[in-house]
Amino acid sequence: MNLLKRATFIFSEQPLSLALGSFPTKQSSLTKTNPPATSSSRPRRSKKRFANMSLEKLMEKFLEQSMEAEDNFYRLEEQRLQAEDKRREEEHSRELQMLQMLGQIFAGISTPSPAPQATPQPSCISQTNPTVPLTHPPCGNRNHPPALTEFASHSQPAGPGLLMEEVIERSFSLGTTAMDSVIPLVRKTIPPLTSKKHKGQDGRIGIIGGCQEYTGAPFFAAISALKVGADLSHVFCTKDAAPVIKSYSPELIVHPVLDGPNAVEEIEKWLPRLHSLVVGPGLGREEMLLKNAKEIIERSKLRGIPIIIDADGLWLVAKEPSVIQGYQRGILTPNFMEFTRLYEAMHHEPLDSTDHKRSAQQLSIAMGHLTLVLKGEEDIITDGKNMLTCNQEGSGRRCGGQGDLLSGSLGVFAHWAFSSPPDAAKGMNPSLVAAFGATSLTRQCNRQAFHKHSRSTTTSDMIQEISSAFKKLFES
Ligand SMILES: NC(=O)C1=CN([C@@H]2O[C@H](COP(=O)(O)OP(=O)(O)OC[C@H]3O[C@@H](n4cnc5c(N)ncnc54)[C@H](OP(=O)(O)O)[C@@H]3O)[C@@H](O)[C@H]2O)[C@@H](O)CC1
Ligand SMILES: Nc1ncnc2c1ncn2[C@@H]1O[C@H](COP(=O)(O)OP(=O)(O)OP(=O)(O)O)[C@@H](O)[C@H]1O
Repeated sequence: MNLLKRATFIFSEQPLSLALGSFPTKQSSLTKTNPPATSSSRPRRSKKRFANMSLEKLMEKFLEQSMEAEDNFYRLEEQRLQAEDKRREEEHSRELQMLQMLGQIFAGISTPSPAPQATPQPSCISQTNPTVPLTHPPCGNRNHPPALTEFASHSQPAGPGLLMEEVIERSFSLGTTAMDSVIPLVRKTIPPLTSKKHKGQDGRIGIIGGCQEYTGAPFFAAISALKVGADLSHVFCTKDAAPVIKSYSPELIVHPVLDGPNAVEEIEKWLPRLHSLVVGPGLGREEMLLKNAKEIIERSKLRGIPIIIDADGLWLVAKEPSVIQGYQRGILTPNFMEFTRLYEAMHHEPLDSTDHKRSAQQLSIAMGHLTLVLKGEEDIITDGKNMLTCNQEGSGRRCGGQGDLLSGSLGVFAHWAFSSPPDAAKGMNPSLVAAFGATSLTRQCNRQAFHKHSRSTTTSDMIQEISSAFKKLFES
């Protein structure tokens, strides 16, 4: 009761408005709306009334009242945490603004020094052509994503009055600028760990994938998301894949719905709670599963959810590019095989594999400036206007599942980047920042795991390294 009084007092000091839409809520506390009983409103219980009551009834009454008090307490706590969350977000945004101002002051008085060895050396080739402005989609508040029109852009071959060839030539002629290290930008998007947050606030990620043949891929993606720092990781898979995935880990929330009769509706129910979606790991290529995945993508776009498309999800995109074309919160993560398939589907001609950067940029532009991560010896990340390459040292070990680690991690980094204040990424497309975070982390995990296990390294070994690799890259 003391706690209840305290919570009531805090609440009365700060009147709050409720916005529970995307928060995980204790259903019982929200459906009951009875106000806490106060001394003036509570009916007086006479001794006679108690005397006439059976012990059972008394217990029932007592339980009812204590449940009410508990519900009220949770409701008030929920409101207090939301207010706290908002206050911290504002504080974080102010701090970032100050840091940025300081950065500008220092940039004016000092020359850049090379990035330290421990961090990856990104080659950041930025667009300087004034006719194609550096733009990125607006960053939404994590609870109130902007409307669809704010993300959708139509595929443009290049800037106004400019040949695509010219854009490519000019942007590549700038060469490598290590001073534009992207790691500090990634760091700025990582939410601070505080005791004031509740479960779910740092990320609720959904994976669409997992079928009879492939249960490892969705598991790798989902567990990597958790290890990177998401609070909850959901897997939406087929009925027969679910018990297998559940048996790998009790930490995952597994929904056996992807091949059910109401798959889309079942998954759509969860969309308001998800911060990002990874479509494709272990999805398979069965017509019905691809159709359901397509519909889920369409509905997620309407909500402005960042969508990472990998593996068999890219098979779907190669067949129907319009499913994601122009969606500025979409990120594609092809390996070279998947890239070739996509490129040839879009350009109707064989890929010229002599210049990967150029081809990646062409594909991104054709896809409506979607962010593309072409994985390989060096990872090429481009939105058609800017290009980063991640050369973080990995190893020669190419076991299956590394791409799943990458896409699961990217789900989290994308959520963080898009929900950060706009100045955190210093004007860079949040998708690029997120992709650089995920590729450098994956490669660092590969390197560390290889150091311990050499030829025996597996993706599970790499997942074990996420914690220390993350610390090394982003928290040291
Ligand atoms: N444990 C699990 O459950 C795992 C499940 N997984 C799941 O498997 C599903 C299918 O995915 P996928 O990548 O095997 O399919 P697909 O695109 O047909 O490629 C097949 C062919 O492409 C080639 N090839 C591949 N990479 C290349 C490259 N970089 N450069 C050049 N060529 C390359 C290669 O050809 P080969 O060398 O054999 O001639 C290969 O045979 C998908 O759902 C995925 O998530 C995986 O995540 C792994 C862990
Ligand atoms: N030749 C390479 N040298 C160094 N790193 C590489 C090389 N090829 C791929 N990688 C890294 O491995 C990770 C996964 O890329 P990969 O091409 O194996 O994906 P994938 O085929 O989609 O994986 P999956 O087996 O999960 O389907 C990426 O982070 C990429 O940077």
